[in-house]
Amino acid sequence: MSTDQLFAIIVAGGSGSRMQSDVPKQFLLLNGKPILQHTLERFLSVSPTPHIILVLPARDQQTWATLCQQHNFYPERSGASIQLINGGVTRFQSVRNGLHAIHSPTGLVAVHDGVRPFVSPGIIQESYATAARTGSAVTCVPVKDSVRQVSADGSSSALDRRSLRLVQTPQTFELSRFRQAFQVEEQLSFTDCASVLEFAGFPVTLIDGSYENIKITTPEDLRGW
Ligand SMILES: Nc1ccn([C@@H]2O[C@H](COP(=O)(O)OP(=O)(O)OP(=O)(O)O)[C@@H](O)[C@H]2O)c(=O)n1
Ligand SMILES: C[C@](O)(CO)[C@H](O)COP(=O)(O)O
Repeated sequence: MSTDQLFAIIVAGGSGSRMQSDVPKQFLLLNGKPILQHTLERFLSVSPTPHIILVLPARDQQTWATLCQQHNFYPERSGASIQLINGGVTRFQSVRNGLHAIHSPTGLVAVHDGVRPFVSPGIIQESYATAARTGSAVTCVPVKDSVRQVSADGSSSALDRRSLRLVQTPQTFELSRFRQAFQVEEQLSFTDCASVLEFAGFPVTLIDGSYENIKITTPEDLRGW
């Protein structure tokens, strides 16, 4: 697929409440660089490189511009296409804002959390390749721990972890079905794009992610780096 048909929506519109940091977590430094820069560099290293739609709250865009200056991060100067779009109140709305910036009728769109900086270029490439073949590619890993389901009364029962997967991003879809799915009213059950596509009746293909592809969510996710 040609590069003008490949899109990536990088969502970084959250407030990072679980990180309990004054600085939005996508801007925290990891090995001397903002987490969001690491994430973008992973997507920029893929060939063909997708058009990137970067979703950031309006209030954070000046901070991001300053960080790019401080870290001499100017990928557009080497020909990359990164379009900045305002975030929404929820992740669903941030994704939808990003989608509105894509005008091509056909193509593939990968959605990735700005706070998953360890995604490998191989996974990104595999997600585009699988979505080109099947219409969707949702990255996930098998559950390693034992899992129990807890009831309202406090009792619990074991679940069969062989039937469970932990879902990651990127989640990549054929553009026209993605557009159709995102026309629905937002549901409380939407925690990712796969749940939106499934709600609209589209099948979801799973691909192998990696245990390194963590989402930086709480302070301990950053310890040790
Ligand atoms: N309104 C929102 C909420 C979340 N996100 C993005 O979705 C990804 C996954 O969300 P999460 O880890 O939950 O981020 P936050 O919403 O920032 O964190 P928290 O839930 O702890 O407040 C993040 O890259 C986040 O920036 C977004 O673009 N717009
Ligand atoms: C999309 C996601 O990262 C897949 O694991 C996750 O569902 C985001 O959830 P959050 O509640 O926004 O952390």
